[in-house]
Amino acid sequence: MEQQSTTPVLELVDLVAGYRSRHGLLGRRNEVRAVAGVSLSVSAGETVCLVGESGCGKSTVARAVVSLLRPFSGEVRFDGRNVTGLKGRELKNLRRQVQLVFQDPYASLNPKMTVRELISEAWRIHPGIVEPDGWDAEVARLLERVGLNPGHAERYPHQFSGGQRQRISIARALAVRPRLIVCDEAVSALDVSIQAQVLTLLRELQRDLGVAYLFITHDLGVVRHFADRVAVMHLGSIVESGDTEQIYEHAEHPYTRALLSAAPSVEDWRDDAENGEIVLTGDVPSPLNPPPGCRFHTRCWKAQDRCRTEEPELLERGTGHPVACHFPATDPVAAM
Ligand SMILES: Nc1ncnc2c1ncn2[C@@H]1O[C@H](COP(=O)(O)OP(=O)(O)OP(=O)(O)O)[C@@H](O)[C@H]1O
Repeated sequence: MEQQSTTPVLELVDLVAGYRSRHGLLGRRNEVRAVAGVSLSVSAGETVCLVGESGCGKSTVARAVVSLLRPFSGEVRFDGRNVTGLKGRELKNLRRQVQLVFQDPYASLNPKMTVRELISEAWRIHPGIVEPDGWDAEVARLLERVGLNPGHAERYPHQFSGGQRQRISIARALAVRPRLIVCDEAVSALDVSIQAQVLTLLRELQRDLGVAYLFITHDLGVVRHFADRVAVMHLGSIVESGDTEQIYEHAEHPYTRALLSAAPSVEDWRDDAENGEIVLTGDVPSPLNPPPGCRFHTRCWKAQDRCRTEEPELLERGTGHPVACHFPATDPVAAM
């Protein structure tokens, strides 16, 4: 019998990534470490959501995963193989297997191309997937698959609504039959009801095709019924990760609890939070000059001396899932 592979499709191993400037705009070291040592994995057919507020480094992770940005250190592994720094044909092969869907399809879809051209362009770049005489039929099939009228293949992006344009982006990503789709705030610009329709579509596609998703969002409310696992990111690091239920029902990190209490569709947390909604005060620190100790301590209502000096590791602390906090919610000291 054929052995099922347990190697994750995607693994990030202590990934450090960001931006360098030659002109000193990014501070003394001329670099900003937007991602400060992130490890996570996504298995075949799995949905892992990376959640955090704006500026925490989510898009930088996405760019490193699809090789648009070379990490400072650490590894991006695809099917167990380190793919950081691939070039030429190998990079092209990787790009076929890992697709990116952006927040704003209007910006990512060339407005001068018809839907047929937008989708079939992928087969021009990656020959051998669909022969040219089959392109029209395959475009029609893909449009139908994502819930669009196959008769609209000659239309331009501006002739579609926001939700429909996102469906075109998804069809285009699927055209190369990827193993992993990185969705970077892919539903954030859509109305709530349209968001739900696009998430349902992504789920159906996953069930039928076995594609894995790294789903990036600032909104924990969106992913509750969509994610298999959730990783919560704060200022370049993962501060808590676990199965979706563990995160939604037993959040341990104060930052996760604050995100949950602010998520409009996560009613339980607004009701349960000891003092009603948790409102974070203070500015989000800059990754150019992160605070010492726990990077969240400047905004944490539970911070103690240790938090100001000692950076907590992401560890399972009797909490059932890993959390990077010296005083997680189930800790007796924290509960006082
Ligand atoms: N090209 C760049 N040059 C310098 N700094 C950058 C660049 N792009 C992003 N940054 C900085 O890196 C940090 C992380 O940005 P990133 O876009 O990854 O965050 P994010 O969580 O995806 O936020 P958003 O959802 O707002 O895009 C931020 O402090 C940002 O200002």
